[in-house]
Amino acid sequence: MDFATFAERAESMAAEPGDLATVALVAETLAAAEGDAASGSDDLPVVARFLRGAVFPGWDGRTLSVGPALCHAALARAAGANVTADDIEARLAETGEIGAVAADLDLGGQTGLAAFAGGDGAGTGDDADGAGNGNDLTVREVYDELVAVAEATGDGSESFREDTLFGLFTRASPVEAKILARLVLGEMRIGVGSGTLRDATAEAFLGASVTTPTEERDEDDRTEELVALVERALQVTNDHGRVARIARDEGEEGLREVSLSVGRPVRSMLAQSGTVADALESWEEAVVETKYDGARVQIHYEEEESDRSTGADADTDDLVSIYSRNMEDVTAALPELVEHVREHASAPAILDGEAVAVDDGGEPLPFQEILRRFRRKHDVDRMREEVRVELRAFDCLHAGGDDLLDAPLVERHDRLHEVLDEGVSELLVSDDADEIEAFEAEALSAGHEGVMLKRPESTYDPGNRGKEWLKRKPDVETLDLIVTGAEWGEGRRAELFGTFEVSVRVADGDGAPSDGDTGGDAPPDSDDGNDGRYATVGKVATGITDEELADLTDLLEPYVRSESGQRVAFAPEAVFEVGYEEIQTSPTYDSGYALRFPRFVAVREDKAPADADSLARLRRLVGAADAE
Ligand SMILES: Nc1ncnc2c1ncn2[C@@H]1O[C@H](COP(=O)(O)OP(=O)(O)OP(=O)(O)O)[C@@H](O)[C@H]1O
Repeated sequence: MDFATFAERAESMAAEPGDLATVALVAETLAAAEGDAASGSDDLPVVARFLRGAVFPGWDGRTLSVGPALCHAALARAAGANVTADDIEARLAETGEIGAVAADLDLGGQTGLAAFAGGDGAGTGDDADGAGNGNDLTVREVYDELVAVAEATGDGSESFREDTLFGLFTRASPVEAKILARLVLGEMRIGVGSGTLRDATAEAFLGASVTTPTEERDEDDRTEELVALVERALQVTNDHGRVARIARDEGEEGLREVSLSVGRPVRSMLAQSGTVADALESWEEAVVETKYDGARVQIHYEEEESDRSTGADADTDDLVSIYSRNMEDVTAALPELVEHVREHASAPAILDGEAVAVDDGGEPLPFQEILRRFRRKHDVDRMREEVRVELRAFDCLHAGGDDLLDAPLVERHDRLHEVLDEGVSELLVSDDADEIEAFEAEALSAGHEGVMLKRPESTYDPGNRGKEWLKRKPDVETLDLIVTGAEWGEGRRAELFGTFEVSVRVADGDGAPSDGDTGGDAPPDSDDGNDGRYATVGKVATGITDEELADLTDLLEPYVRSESGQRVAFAPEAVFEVGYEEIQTSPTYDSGYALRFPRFVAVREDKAPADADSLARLRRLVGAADAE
């Protein structure tokens, strides 16, 4: 598919207010993607991911490593000698949207430069992109170049990335530049959520009638079943591209056979807040577990080939990978968990659990301590001496060749015990509120965060924050919010950011419930792509020491997107946990709400913007407080 065709289609999706009409446009675009799996040049997976604003599947750890500064520099170069990166930033401050800025630049005037910008297609093909330069970009070429950008390492990789983007922008028409800039910065914003893509896949390749109103469908219509089948395959694979391809080439049967694969992370199942009474009323009896105050880890374990053939004991060659709840590979930061699993696991497995920091006596340390270890790339050995980390595994998604997502929780926990003989959570199954409360009191006095209550028969629902798992912790009101802006400090703090503007995520489906959003609090999408919509909810200036301010300034400076006077806007990257006393309605912020007495608690290094709290959640919290 020409990239121009893709970009124009994406534009029409962005302009389409109707959900069903958007599904129809997406379905047409998927069906129009050329190639097939056999020829080795299949556009469909790439088109599917690009529509979600993602270059790689959700499970794939690769990222583009392109921040706003680099993208602006490439755009400025492609726009010619009269435009600087500062000009781009100034325009961005006016329009607030990189796509609009890119579309307004005269990149088509760079015909001469295109010849040495690496364009394979120079002088060939139709001039369908309207850029007037005879250099038609294809979706595949854009993808290949972005893969090269993601994989560049070492000296010179920064300039390689900029040159490659420059080459692409130089060949782009206005609409292509708009979509490309958004894609590169992860801000697609064309209204195609995970649910839209799922529905369109079912419509395009399985004959589902999503875009036909329910009352007009045949009696034996199977749309819901087909959509659920695609949803399940998405949960298992975490890859919209692969699922679209299987749906097209292998149909329903192929989708049914999709299975987990050790080494490819799956989205974590999440919990809602709830009480013991909620749990017992709904399920009669509950599984109760300690809520460990650490960082979520998903561990993939595979015995080394030679062990399998010789029956030798697990040894240091066994493959262990550890992923964060954002599916980032954090294996190198947690060597003692790797050693633990090598020593104690007895069959290939995918385990879910918490990495906790403990003192010398094995007692839990505060959450902040694990953050000093998690995702760390340098000084791992030194830090290992300072902060000890242990595994508390609480679930098992795959064991010894069996996928367990559809098995009941208690059975999965039994399998967990079978594959791992140490470091497994203790379960209490009880229908007695007093017994559960005694368990909770003990967990709290041992320094844990609270308890988890789970439905004993619950299946594992990746990425879902459903009602099957409830978290119960003492009433500390905090929200995880995206840092979208700041103001420089004054006087002694003039070189540091002083006040931080924080925002909630406007989930796909906020205000558009048909887009896969059942409860208003849409699960994070099955891809890395984020529509980039955020709404401010307050400013945080208290709770931060001078030392922390310096660290926060270092952390956030790379994300500066534009500056105007004292004010700075950030690319949505960092997540703060923010404490508050109350949520009020307020015209001051985009969300329509403001936090009373907001205070900084911690940087949530383990969370991405897609994991931050959503506007729908804020509304629910306000609703719940009003109802009290
Ligand atoms: N026994 C347990 N079972 C499931 N999750 C547990 C358990 N112990 C600790 N956890 C942690 O609790 C989290 C569940 O709460 P939730 O799904 O709301 O995630 P969260 O947003 O990180 O919540 P929080 O900030 O309260 O930890 C899990 O992601 C996991 O990291």
